[in-house]
Amino acid sequence: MSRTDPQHTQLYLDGVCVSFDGFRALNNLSLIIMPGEMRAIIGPNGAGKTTMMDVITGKTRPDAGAVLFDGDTDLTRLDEAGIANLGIGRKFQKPTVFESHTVWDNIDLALAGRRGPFATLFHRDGADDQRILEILDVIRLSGRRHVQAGSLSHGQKQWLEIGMLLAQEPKLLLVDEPVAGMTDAETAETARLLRDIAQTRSVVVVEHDMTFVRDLDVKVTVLHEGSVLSDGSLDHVSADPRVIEVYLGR
Ligand SMILES: Nc1ncnc2c1ncn2[C@@H]1O[C@H](COP(=O)(O)OP(=O)(O)OP(=O)(O)O)[C@@H](O)[C@H]1O
Repeated sequence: MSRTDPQHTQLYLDGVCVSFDGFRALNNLSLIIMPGEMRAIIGPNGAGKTTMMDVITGKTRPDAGAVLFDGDTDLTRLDEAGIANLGIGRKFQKPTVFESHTVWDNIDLALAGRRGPFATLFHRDGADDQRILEILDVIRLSGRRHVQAGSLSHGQKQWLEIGMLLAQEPKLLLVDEPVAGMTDAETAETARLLRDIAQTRSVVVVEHDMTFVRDLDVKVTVLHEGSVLSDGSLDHVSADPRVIEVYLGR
């Protein structure tokens, strides 16, 4: 029986196990994200962070455990496309934007992807332009809308790709190490940007950069050996001797 009622949760993982050739990458992992919550996930290399994202997005099937979205949708029964369509967006570490298209067109193409090819041909209205403007504002690229994506800085490309995911209107956004390779200023701005986004949807951020995690100012979950070692505020987990031993103190 489950320890917590999944009703009203955005994402509900309970007792999730994943093994690769007998090695337990996830070991009885339980985690709950509420609607509109942002959570930071930290932990040493090999802790299972990527595997957790793979389970949520349907790339990896768990051997055991519950993975529920919106309280009652069983994600373990859906494929990756079905899960994306439910409203789960995933930002991988490396930015993938259409470099030879403008910033504006990148967002426009992502919106078109949401509508499907038929709608793209026969439907175009001011609401799309309005949504693109809103997204550009959120991702701090309003002033760069007419430049080619290829000429953006690394950090701006990351923001653009986040904007392309926002065009899909995800209820849950999974973001993998967004600030790796960013300047300090871009890193600080990314924390503000994600906080803005989390006002209207749930966000799960995997990150190693502790300055950035502090700026996010959200609950932190520490993974270790495939399960939750500690969670709470960054100050709380930073003072946890087990966290210091396996991660922060090294
Ligand atoms: N497809 C796979 N086959 C075999 N082992 C795997 C596979 N995927 C992951 N693992 C192993 O599972 C463990 C968890 O890996 P995972 O990538 O989830 O960790 P992580 O917390 O994301 O680490 P990092 O911070 O380095 O990205 C690691 O020991 C990894 O080697």
